[in-house]
Amino acid sequence: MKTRDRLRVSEIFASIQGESTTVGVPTVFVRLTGCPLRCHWCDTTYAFSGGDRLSIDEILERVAALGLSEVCVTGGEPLAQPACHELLTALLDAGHRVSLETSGAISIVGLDPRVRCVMDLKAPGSGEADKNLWDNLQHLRAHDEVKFVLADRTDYEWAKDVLERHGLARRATVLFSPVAGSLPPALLAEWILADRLPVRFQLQLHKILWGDTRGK
Ligand SMILES: C[S@@+](CC[C@H](N)C(=O)[O-])C[C@H]1O[C@@H](n2cnc3c(N)ncnc32)[C@H](O)[C@@H]1O
Ligand SMILES: Nc1nc2[nH]cc(C(=O)O)c2c(=O)[nH]1
Ligand code: SF4
Ligand SMILES: [Mg+2]
Repeated sequence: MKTRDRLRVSEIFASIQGESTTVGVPTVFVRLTGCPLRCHWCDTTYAFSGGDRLSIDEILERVAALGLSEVCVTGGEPLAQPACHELLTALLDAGHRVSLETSGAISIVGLDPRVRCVMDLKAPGSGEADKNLWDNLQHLRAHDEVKFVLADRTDYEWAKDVLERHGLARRATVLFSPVAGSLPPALLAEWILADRLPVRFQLQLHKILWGDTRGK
């Protein structure tokens, strides 16, 4: 696909997928610049600004050079750049399997149906819970995932309530993850077990492997 649209890109790199249901799979990450949110615990603040303006063809070339079929488009907040939709479709048309990491704050209406959307609903501890766009839940597809990144017990109780009120576990895969360095992972695991929650516990595998190293 030839296009005049350009996107601001922070980095493109190959790593082991550290989050979501494809955890462990060698994946190319396309990290788009910019985010309208400011989660207190965000581990990617360097992607709020800077980066290079690349055409979709240039992004496709850089992704192809890394030689992997799995691609994760993330950020920053990737959907903050409207041309992200065109990028996702171009990656899929090129034969890639594509996931999108997005906050729940921007509409997913119009998202290419082939994209696996990993939607991160923001709990109170992020400081950004008022940005959640609840209408997005109506547009989830069965292959999508909803993630809760939890800082403490208050966040956990909030996520449990959202899970029940919206019947989320019946509609998508639900992931519960601790905020790195804040909520002890084993504590979250015990809470999930005690409540018999139909969710998937996850840890950021890349941080276990490489700590906070950028581009991993
Ligand atoms: C950096 S964000 C980019 C995509 C999008 N803006 C979002 O928030 O989903 C990617 C993922 O990293 C998670 N994340 C960021 N900082 C984290 C931390 N300190 N501990 C655990 N997960 C974190 C986010 O919650 C999100 O699921
Ligand atoms: N290895 C690795 N896996 C990831 N999965 C989601 C990431 C993200 O920042 O969105 C991420 C990341 O930054 N690194
Ligand atoms: S929405 Fe994502 S990129 Fe933006 S501040 Fe929150 S975690 Fe960071
Ligand atoms: Mg990350």
